[in-house]
Amino acid sequence: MIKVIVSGFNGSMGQKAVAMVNENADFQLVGVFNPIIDSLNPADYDLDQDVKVFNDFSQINIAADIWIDFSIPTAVFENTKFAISKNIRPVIGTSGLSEVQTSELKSLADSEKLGGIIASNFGISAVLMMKFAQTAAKYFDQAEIVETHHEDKLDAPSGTALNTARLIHEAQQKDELENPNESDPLGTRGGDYHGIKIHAIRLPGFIADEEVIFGSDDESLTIKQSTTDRASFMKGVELAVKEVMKRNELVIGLEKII
Ligand SMILES: NC(=O)C1=CN([C@@H]2O[C@H](COP(=O)(O)OP(=O)(O)OC[C@H]3O[C@@H](n4cnc5c(N)ncnc54)[C@H](OP(=O)(O)O)[C@@H]3O)[C@@H](O)[C@H]2O)C=CC1
Ligand SMILES: O=C(O)C1=N[C@H](C(=O)O)C[C@H](O)C1
Repeated sequence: MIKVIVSGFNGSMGQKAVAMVNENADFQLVGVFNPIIDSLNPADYDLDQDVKVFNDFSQINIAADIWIDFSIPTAVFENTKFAISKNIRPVIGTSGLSEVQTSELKSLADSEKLGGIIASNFGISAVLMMKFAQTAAKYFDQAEIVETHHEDKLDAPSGTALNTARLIHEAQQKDELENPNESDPLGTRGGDYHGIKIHAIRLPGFIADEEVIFGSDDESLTIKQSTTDRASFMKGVELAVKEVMKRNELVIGLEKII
């Protein structure tokens, strides 16, 4: 039985993770973490009576194999460091980690030979979109990314958009050219990652969509994925939990294991 702690358990994704763990015969939910909550009715959150509710790292003294984290960008680094320090394998979905923080976490886990994963997106459509974009990037001069999320999202650009831009840049091995004569007093051309423009839209009515648009002389290519239910992310989380139990290093990106 794989023993799991879910961090951020009362959030939109945390509740999906709790349900996924409860429904999987190979997993056991042993604890949940949120530093803000100190008293709750377990039934409101789909928690069995024997699941421990933690609101401080110092209380976490139980044996656990996996730390699933869907919390907030400002907390994920410390949460992941804590899990690694307790030899609990991190499965991290929370966005907002910088490249420096990600490498520090990788070094910490790898030096302990501890399996784990940090994935900007656990959805199969998004992972395939990133893979296809990386392939297309070799054949096109310019790319722009449009990501659309629900209005409660705390960070922009999304972790997925940033990761897509990073993969495109890696494939192209150069900064994309910008028009030096362009004028943009309202900042409508979007954010910039090595010349790849990223446009972030926040609107009710959406969960998470991303579109990568490539252009070259006389042709263009659009790759688009849409998320219609957060349950779709759980296929990737379930797969990742099983996989990191067999690994002894921290994997960056679900694309490395599917
Ligand atoms: N990798 C992937 O596939 C996906 C990643 N995400 C990412 O997951 C994260 C969570 O998203 P979502 O569920 O929509 O957000 P929510 O705001 O719904 O949930 C975040 C939860 O984290 C809790 N929280 C606050 N501080 C801490 C802390 N220090 N430690 C643990 N939990 C804490 C919040 O509690 P309270 O409400 O009490 O403040 C809240 O319940 C985001 O970064 C999002 O980008 C989302 C979807 C897919
Ligand atoms: O906040 C979200 O909802 C999502 N966050 C992740 C990200 O920042 O890319 C993954 C997905 O886009 C949903």
